Amino acid sequence: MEEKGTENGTAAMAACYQRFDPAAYLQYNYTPPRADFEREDSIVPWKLACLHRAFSEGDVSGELLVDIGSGPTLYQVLSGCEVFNKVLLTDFLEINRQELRRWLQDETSCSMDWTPYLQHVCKLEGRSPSAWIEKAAKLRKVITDILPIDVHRSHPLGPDILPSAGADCLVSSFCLESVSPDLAAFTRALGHIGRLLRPGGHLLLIGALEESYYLGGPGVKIPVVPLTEAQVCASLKENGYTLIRLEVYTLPQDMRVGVDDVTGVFFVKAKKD
Ligand SMILES: Nc1ncnc2c1ncn2[C@@H]1O[C@@H](CSCCNC[C@@H]2Cc3ccc([N+](=O)[O-])cc3CN2)[C@@H](O)[C@H]1O
Repeated sequence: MEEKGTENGTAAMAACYQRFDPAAYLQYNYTPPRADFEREDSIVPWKLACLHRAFSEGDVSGELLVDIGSGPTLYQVLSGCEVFNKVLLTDFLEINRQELRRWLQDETSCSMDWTPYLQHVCKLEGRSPSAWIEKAAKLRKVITDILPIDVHRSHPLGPDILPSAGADCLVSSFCLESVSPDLAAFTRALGHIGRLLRPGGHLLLIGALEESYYLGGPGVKIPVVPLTEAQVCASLKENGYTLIRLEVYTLPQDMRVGVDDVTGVFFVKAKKD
């Protein structure tokens, strides 16, 4: 059960998200300069490299990968889809789940062309960029569902969704800090999602450092709990994770484009004790 104060805080966050605009959000964060595959120091290639390494270095395996708070994006599972034969995407908003469904059903009406992302990850995998077509087909094959989720509930997906042992791996990108009113709520949410993961399973967590707000659409200012590396590590430890690796990307000036006040991005690979 949430304490009353936190309940009000998370309800206020949920109200903010009613104005979230997936197309604008994708435009702000997943087009150049933040997603420039020609630039070594662009954020998205850095994130894709972290995910590729984490999924392909041999210690991550199993059947089921769950992406927590997918939003309207797919990049976070482009490497994982080669390791797991079942991938679940999740988000709080139907508008985001619809965006993901449109891509899965290969509808031309989706807001984003993921081809450059697919091609880039194929290159990381030592394949020809033209293998993106097979990768897209693989992704459409292994993504078996797109589910509602609320990380502030002790059972974020509700009852009887996952096998009793839990998922083999979780990935979550820019979600927990953006939906939590304070550090305590962030840490609790990390615990809630941890219950979806089997002991010995891996968590790949990407997030913002020292971010206090971001634009979820034109004029849609959404508060974020500012995190330091130390706070992220303490929250992981408090929730029974062993840190394997923490990498930090510091935004160059020209990546600070006015859609948020994020100064850095962290990538965590951790294992549930
Ligand atoms: N209670 C909930 N449980 C689960 N998910 C929930 C809940 N409430 C909302 N959601 C769901 O979570 C949301 C996930 S999108 C959150 C955006 N995070 C901040 C943004 C992202 C970003 C991206 C890229 C870069 N960069 O430097 O390249 C920086 C940044 C920093 N700003 C959204 O999908 C919502 O629908």
